[in-house]
Amino acid sequence: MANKELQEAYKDFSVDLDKVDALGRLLEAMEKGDLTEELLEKCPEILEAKKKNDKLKYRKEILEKSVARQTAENAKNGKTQQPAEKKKKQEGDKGKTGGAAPKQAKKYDYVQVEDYGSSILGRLQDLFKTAISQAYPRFDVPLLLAETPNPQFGDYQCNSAMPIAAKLKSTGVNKKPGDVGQEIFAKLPKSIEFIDKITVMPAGFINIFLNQEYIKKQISNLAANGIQLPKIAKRRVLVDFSSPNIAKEMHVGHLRSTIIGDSICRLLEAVGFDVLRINHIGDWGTQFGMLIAHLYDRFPDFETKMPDISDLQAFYKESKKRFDEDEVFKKRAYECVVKLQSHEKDIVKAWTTICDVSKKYNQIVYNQLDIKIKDVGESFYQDKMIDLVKWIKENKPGQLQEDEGRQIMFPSECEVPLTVVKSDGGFTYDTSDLAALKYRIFEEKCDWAIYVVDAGQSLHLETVFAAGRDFGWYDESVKRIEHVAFGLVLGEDRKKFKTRSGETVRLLDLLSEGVKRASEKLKEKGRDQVMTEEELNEARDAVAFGCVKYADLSHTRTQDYVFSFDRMLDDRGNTAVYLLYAYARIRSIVRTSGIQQEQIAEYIRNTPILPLNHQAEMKLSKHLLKLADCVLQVVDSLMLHQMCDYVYQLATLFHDFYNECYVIEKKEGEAPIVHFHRLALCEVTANVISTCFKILGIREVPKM
Ligand SMILES: NC(=[NH2+])NCCC[C@H](N)C(=O)O
Repeated sequence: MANKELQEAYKDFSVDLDKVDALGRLLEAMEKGDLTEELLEKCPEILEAKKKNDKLKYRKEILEKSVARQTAENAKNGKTQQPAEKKKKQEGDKGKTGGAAPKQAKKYDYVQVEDYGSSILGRLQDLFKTAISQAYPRFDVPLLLAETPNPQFGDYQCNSAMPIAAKLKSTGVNKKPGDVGQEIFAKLPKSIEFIDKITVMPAGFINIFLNQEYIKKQISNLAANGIQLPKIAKRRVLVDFSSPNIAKEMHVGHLRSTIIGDSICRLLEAVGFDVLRINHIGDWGTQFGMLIAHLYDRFPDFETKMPDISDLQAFYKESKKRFDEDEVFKKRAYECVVKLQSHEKDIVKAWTTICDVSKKYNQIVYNQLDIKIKDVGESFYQDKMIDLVKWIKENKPGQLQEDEGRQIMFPSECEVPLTVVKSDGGFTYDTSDLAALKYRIFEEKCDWAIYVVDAGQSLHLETVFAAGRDFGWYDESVKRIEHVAFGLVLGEDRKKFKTRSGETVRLLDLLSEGVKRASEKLKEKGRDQVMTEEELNEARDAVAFGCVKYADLSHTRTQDYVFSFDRMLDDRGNTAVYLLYAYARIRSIVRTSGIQQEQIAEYIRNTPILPLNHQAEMKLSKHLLKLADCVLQVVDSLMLHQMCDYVYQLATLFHDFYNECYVIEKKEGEAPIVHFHRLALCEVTANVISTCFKILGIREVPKM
């Protein structure tokens, strides 16, 4: 052999030898459990598998945490959770109250379902409630019905027999839970179209196995007719959210209120409610005196030229400083308040100018986050507060008490009073909220009012609601007036979210940072190589704003949450980025299949029962049908993380299905086989995700 050939052969041989060596070491390392980066690099398949495994582990962890959280919540309070009682938060001269709050009103069956849509759980609940009340008419026990953790025991499980047996025992009747279970079972209709079989365990568990043909039919129905959400008796709902204060920067607390409130509106609109989106902005109060006086000095030409105040926070601080240090200025500020209250034209113009500057800034944030909201701020209630005080004095004599010149009231069960009139005759935050409540009930005629406000104001709101009940304004069995509380936003140091220098973080800066990071993330993934500039910008914004919203919504609302861009942009976890990718991928499966939409539609029209026979298809299908359950649950609890968990789990189940089942099957030298029913399943999945995105306020993008 020529020398050169020999060298070549040796090279090949030595490469192989290297591989053998690496494999040997790899095997050894695997046995010991210590795989090094260098070894993994030599075996790309293993590296891939390891990456996949890491991702799955990560997802498993998130799902486990979420299950644990859900179980703990359910165990604590049945289905609903009361807002965490937080310490009082004093703010300015607004007199938000402190002390013990009245008992929270008990939630009642407010949501009347007219049509369950695809909800199986809802139907089961109805069936079992009826059966139990027929079998045990004297007992009012809560229905225990849940998904079964182990498929061996069916899909759902009714666990009411045990508490009923215990109740019977306390009345001297000894009956085994198993027998109670049989008696409930006997009262159920003999055949139920969506149930295959029901078994009663000796310990009393009633296991329900769903009929798979029914599920296939339902999925075909969703594919043919689109997603149908449950129908609930129409209500008029007012959602008070966002509600920043003029001249003080809108902060992360208001961001939470904005995101949660908007999503609640979207949800209630989706089930057909009549929703009033109200911004109860803090645009009234004595602080306007100093702001107006300062405006005259700093921007004397404000009447003809919109002042260029880029930093309202600084403007507020400047005027406050002058107010505290300069007696002459202070006097002028007071005069401005008096003139404002008597509607002097120039002063009103100054006030409007300040409000406009502030609203212009807020509007940028709202535009970025796709928020629609109507301003009905505190100033709207000026004359209504005067009327209110008159009304109380005439209709509820004795309710107002004199206290060092102030007029206060103690609603029933409240330890802390509301200040209705200040000693100088002015009104407070309490007064405007009382006037707003009255207006909302009698003028807006709403059936349900939802106040999306931080948990720190729980006491203030509960006291206002208690006053409304004392006044006979509303009956809790007919109207639902509630505080939907949320926790604080924390920085990664777990302290209150602030800039490094300890200032309030400006929302616009925060969102721009999100846009920058989202853009980097997409570049890092090489998306700029495959997308047009327009597509890339669209994806960037969807990621940036979607991730901020989703991070907020996916945390249990009542708890504090840590704001972290790194975490919210992690594409492996329960984040908007992950879901946006999943969504775009599903859409692209159909788009790149080479099959026309019309062909799929025709297939669906002709297939009333999709052949969803693979286990992964069935699992995915069952979860798809649970969208209706999820919506009903969230309408009741207003806990949006439940919907985030739902959609995240849907994306992972889709992932499993896609790994296990070919949608288009390609074999060497043969024409590809198109599994039409799987394409249909992809469509339904994408449509369900899209429905969830709409409710969560996440912009969907077809390409990522
Ligand atoms: N009706 C209400 N009190 N709504 C909430 C208003 C929130 C208030 N402007 C604040 O920033 O603290």
